[in-house]
Amino acid sequence: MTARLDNVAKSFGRTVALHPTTLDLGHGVIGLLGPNGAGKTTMLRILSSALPPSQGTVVVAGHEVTGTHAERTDARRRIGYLPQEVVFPRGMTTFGFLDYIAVLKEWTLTAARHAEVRRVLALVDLAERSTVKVKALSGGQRRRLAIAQALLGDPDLLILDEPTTGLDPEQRASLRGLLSGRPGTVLISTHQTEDVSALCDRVVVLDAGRIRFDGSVADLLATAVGRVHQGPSAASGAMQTWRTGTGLIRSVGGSPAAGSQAVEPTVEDAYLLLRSSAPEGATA
Ligand SMILES: Nc1ncnc2c1ncn2[C@@H]1O[C@H](COP(=O)(O)OP(=O)(O)OP(=O)(O)O)[C@@H](O)[C@H]1O
Repeated sequence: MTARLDNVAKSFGRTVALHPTTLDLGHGVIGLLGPNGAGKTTMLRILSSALPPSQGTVVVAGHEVTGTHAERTDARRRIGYLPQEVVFPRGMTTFGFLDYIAVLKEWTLTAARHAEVRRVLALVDLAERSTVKVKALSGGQRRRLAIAQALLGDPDLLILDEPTTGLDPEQRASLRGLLSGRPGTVLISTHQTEDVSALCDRVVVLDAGRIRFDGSVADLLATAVGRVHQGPSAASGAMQTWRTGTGLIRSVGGSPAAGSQAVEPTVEDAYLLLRSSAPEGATA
């Protein structure tokens, strides 16, 4: 097991962002889904050591993130973290930015550090842009540079907060290739349910600061089997309906109309159905 949250909770004043949560993260790619304000970023920031929890312990690669300064420093060396927004220092080149982050991560040997910077630049396909100023990069290239800084040092736990935002389809596919081949743990927060179906072994759904689902993608899909229909008219009481390109109406949930057929659900369908059955603040 790479990481564990044990009875971790976080409040900001009177807002409970995360209720007491226990979660073990083993090897593989884990998707974290949830609506705006569910507590995803809060959970990721706590795991990355960027934010102290109000209670509970966090252990990453055998080091207690919530422990002594020395333990936290050891844990940090094993963690790569892509925040939702990365602020780039002004005037730096692509290479210079990564080198600066590597220095902050206490890589003291220059030759080894530069080799590592070149390695991660190649991984995100930015080797050719290494001498370009960050401000001259496109939005997607900047996002890839932000991903590259999280990959420095080949961390055991890679935490990515909405990594595919701003990437074009080729870049998203190439990021999937990069992440699916990793040996350690990758935890990805995303609003893109296709990323979860394409990439994740496991999916955790957070809602109102509590875990609503934790299981395989197949288990999540199984919860929606027989609950998504397509037919000439909408299912009554459906939570979502829309006319597809074929002219048929696709309904998620509800009682199917005459002449409708059950269709294979997607992760998005299963997620929507799970959300619709979730009373706000329900216990995990
Ligand atoms: N620094 C903060 N100060 C006060 N409240 C905060 C802070 N950070 C988060 N919150 C609150 O905690 C709750 C969870 O926020 P969080 O950012 O973790 O959600 P999220 O699931 O990442 O949302 P999104 O999908 O919009 O990024 C929200 O109610 C939010 O307003």
